[in-house]
Amino acid sequence: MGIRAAHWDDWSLEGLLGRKGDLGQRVSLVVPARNEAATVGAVVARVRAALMETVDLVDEIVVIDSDSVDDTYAVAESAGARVHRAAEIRPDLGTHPGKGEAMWKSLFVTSGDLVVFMDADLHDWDTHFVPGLLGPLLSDPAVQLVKGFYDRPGAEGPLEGGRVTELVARPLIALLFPELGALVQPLAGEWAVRRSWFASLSVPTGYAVELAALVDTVRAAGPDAIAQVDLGVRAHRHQALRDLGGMATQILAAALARVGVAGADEAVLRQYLRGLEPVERVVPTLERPAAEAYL
Ligand SMILES: O=c1ccn([C@@H]2O[C@H](COP(=O)(O)OP(=O)(O)O[C@H]3O[C@H](CO)[C@@H](O)[C@H](O)[C@H]3O)[C@@H](O)[C@H]2O)c(=O)[nH]1
Ligand SMILES: O=C(O)[C@H](O)COP(=O)(O)O
Repeated sequence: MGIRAAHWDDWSLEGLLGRKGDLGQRVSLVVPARNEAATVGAVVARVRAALMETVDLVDEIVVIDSDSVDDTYAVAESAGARVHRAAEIRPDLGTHPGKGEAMWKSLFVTSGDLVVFMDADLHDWDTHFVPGLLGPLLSDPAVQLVKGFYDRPGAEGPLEGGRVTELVARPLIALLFPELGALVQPLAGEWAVRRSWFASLSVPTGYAVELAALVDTVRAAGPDAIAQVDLGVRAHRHQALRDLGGMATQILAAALARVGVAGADEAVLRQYLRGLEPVERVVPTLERPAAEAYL
C-alpha cells in the first residue's frame, strides 16, 4: 500500500477520544525548545486549553529545554507544561547539545504510549495538529510513525519545503531512499510515533532525528508503517543560511551512515563570510543508541 496520506479532519475529536479510551493509550506531547521564550508559551497554553483541560486527548505536555539561555523554562512552566532541562535528564548518560538529544531524553521523563512532537517556534499553526497526527496511530496498528505536512505561507507553491528540505533532504531521498519520496514535508518537526518504536531507534543528537527516523522505519517496517497527514498551514521562524549549513551537515552525515559511510562524531564545517579566513563550526554528528536499552 505504501505511505498513506490523510487529512487532519478525516477523524473527529470524539472518534479519536473513543479510540484512545478503547485502546487504553496515553498521549504525551513533547516540545523540544532552545531559546523559544517568545513562542513556547502559546504552543503550550493553546494545546493545554483545547486538548487537556476541555477533553482528555493529551495526558501530559512536556517541554524539553535544550540548553536555553533565555526564559524558555519559566515561560513554558507558567503556560502549564512540565519542563525538564535536557542536560538534567538521566545525567548518568551524559549530555549533548541538539534537538534530537532533547527528543531522545524525553523518553525518560514521559509516559505516553503515543508521543507527539511539535516545534516550539511555530507562529502560524493550530491545535488540530495534535489530533491530526494521532489519527493514523489510533486507527491502524500497523502505523508506527506519522509525519505532518502543511502549506507554508509565502512559498512559491503551497507545498514547497524549506531550504534544507529542497536542497538536501529531497535530493538525498531521490538518490538513496526513494521509498520515502511520497513524503511532502520529510523534515517536519510535527510528527507522532509509538513510544516503543521511537525507543528502538538510533537517534542523531542534532537535526537529523527526523530523516533518520524515517529511513530506519521504512527499512525495518516498510512504507505501510509510515503515514502522513495534511495539517493545513504552518509557519515558523527561519534560521540564517549559515546555520542551516550545520543542519544540512547533520542530515547528510546520518544519511551517509545509513549507506555504510560512517563518519566521526563531529565534523568541522568551514564557512566563508568575508575574506579567506574561514569561520569554523564544529557540527556534532553523533547518534544516541536505542533508548530502550536504558529505560
Ligand atoms: O539544539 C536545539 C535546536 C533546536 N531545538 C528546537 O527544535 C525545534 C525546531 O528547531 P528549528 O531550529 O526551528 O528547526 P527548523 O529550522 O525549523 O528545522 C526543520 O527541520 C529540522 C530537520 O529535520 C527539524 O528538526 C525541525 O523540527 C524543522 O522545523 C524548535 O522548537 C527548537 O527550539 C532544540 O530543542 N534544540
Ligand atoms: O525545513 C527546512 O528545510 C529548514 O528548516 C529550512 O526552512 P526555511 O527555509 O523555511 O527556513
